[in-house]
Amino acid sequence: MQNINNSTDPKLTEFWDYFTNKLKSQLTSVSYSTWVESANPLYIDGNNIYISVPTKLHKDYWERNYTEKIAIYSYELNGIELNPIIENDDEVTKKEEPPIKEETPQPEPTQKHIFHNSHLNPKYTFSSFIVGSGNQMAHAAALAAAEDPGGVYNPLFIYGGVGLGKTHLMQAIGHQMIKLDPNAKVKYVTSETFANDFINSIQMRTQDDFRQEYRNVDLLLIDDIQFFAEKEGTQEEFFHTFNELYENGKQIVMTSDRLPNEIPKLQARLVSRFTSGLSADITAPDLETRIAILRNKAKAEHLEIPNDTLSYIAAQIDTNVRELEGALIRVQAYSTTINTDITKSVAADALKAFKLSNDKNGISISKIQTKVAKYYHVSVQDLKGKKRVKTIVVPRQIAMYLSRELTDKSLPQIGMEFGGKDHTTVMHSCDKISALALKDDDLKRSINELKDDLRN
Ligand SMILES: Nc1ncnc2c1ncn2[C@@H]1O[C@H](COP(=O)(O)OP(=O)(O)OP(=O)(O)O)[C@@H](O)[C@H]1O
Repeated sequence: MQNINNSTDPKLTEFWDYFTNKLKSQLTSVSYSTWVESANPLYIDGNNIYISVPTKLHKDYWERNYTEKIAIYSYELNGIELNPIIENDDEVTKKEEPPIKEETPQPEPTQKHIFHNSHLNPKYTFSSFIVGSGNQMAHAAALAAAEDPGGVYNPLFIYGGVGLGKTHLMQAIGHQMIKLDPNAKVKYVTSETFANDFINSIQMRTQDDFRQEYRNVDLLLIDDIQFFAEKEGTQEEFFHTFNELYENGKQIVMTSDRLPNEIPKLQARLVSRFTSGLSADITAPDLETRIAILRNKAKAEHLEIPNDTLSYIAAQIDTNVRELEGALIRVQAYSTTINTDITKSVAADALKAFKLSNDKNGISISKIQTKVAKYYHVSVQDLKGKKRVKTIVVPRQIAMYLSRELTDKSLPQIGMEFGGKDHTTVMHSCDKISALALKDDDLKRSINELKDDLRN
């Protein structure tokens, strides 16, 4: 989707059409839509052309890759070399919502035989990834890394909450790289697989093979690197893998549910290496993005679902994309069972049960946080924060304990809702409160009062 260029300056329109047509013939469609269609020519003043782009990363990319092209093509068109002034939207005026791009699905690359080595999911490509405000920068960074592996965005560190598309985006880099260079060696593993492979190699005395396998690639994708926490030996080995790849100009991409410096017991030298390239976060999608994701998914599954129904489902599920997809599957299954088309009321019926099972007893973590904060006269922000004073620590631990008791959320999910805390912190809090409640009657009474209040 092209940003609307409101300009009435014919010189600007003429140049922009000429320039974008030139680029269209040189770029892949994903690159074109990410870098060019998201840009908006503002005006020409003297020899300067002002262009706005959505994020700082786009600005950086434009300055590095398109400045010269603008000069060349403007000279080619009318003998004047234009000089681009690139501004990202935040600098221009207060930002409109960034455009949501629904990309036309492209045929998958034909070099499928290469995928079995890289373990990439064929569905996780750039063309099936919907770009919205929460992931625009991470998407642009991922594409830039695929186009110029080992370049300025090395290593690339993508972080964010559960089910928001980190794995999808990371694997899209692999697909894109193979598409651009069918001989590229791409390796995708979770950090747990890396750790297991390493341990096995010690046991089987095949460390040379292990090193050969991990250090002889053009792109190494390591998913969920937070699981390196506290694994000393694996961290040591990864440090050497990382260095060798990095020094040879090979691209490294990692994902995590948090920033490197928040991963417990991650060696300082790894933290500094992981942050030496670019870190980009992904946040939960807004309503428009959720609708676009559902629309894309419905299309891929050949489902006929009216727009108002898609909007309804998207409005109901605002946690993460995995749950959103789960909701769509549920609605689809329900409509098949009762043998009717998918309508808003069918979706409402199907999701009622889903939401109930999702929010056991209709109690959500945010409801627990609100009640506990009120009960102990602290703020919800404090419960999610890091302050270590006793008046906040105890209510925080109680809120985590109640989240574990009264919802179906996993320890990592609860940790996320408490400002991205580690699952071991949640576990410790739950253990501590259960033990204390056994001997402290006041605490026991408070917990029961809170439980009653939450259930009513
Ligand atoms: N922007 C998006 N466009 C299309 N599909 C998406 C998008 N974001 C996420 N998805 C889909 O949502 C599902 C979950 O995404 P993914 O597994 O990449 O999340 P994640 O952030 O890696 O989760 P986790 O933290 O659990 O590892 C996948 O099916 C993925 O294709």
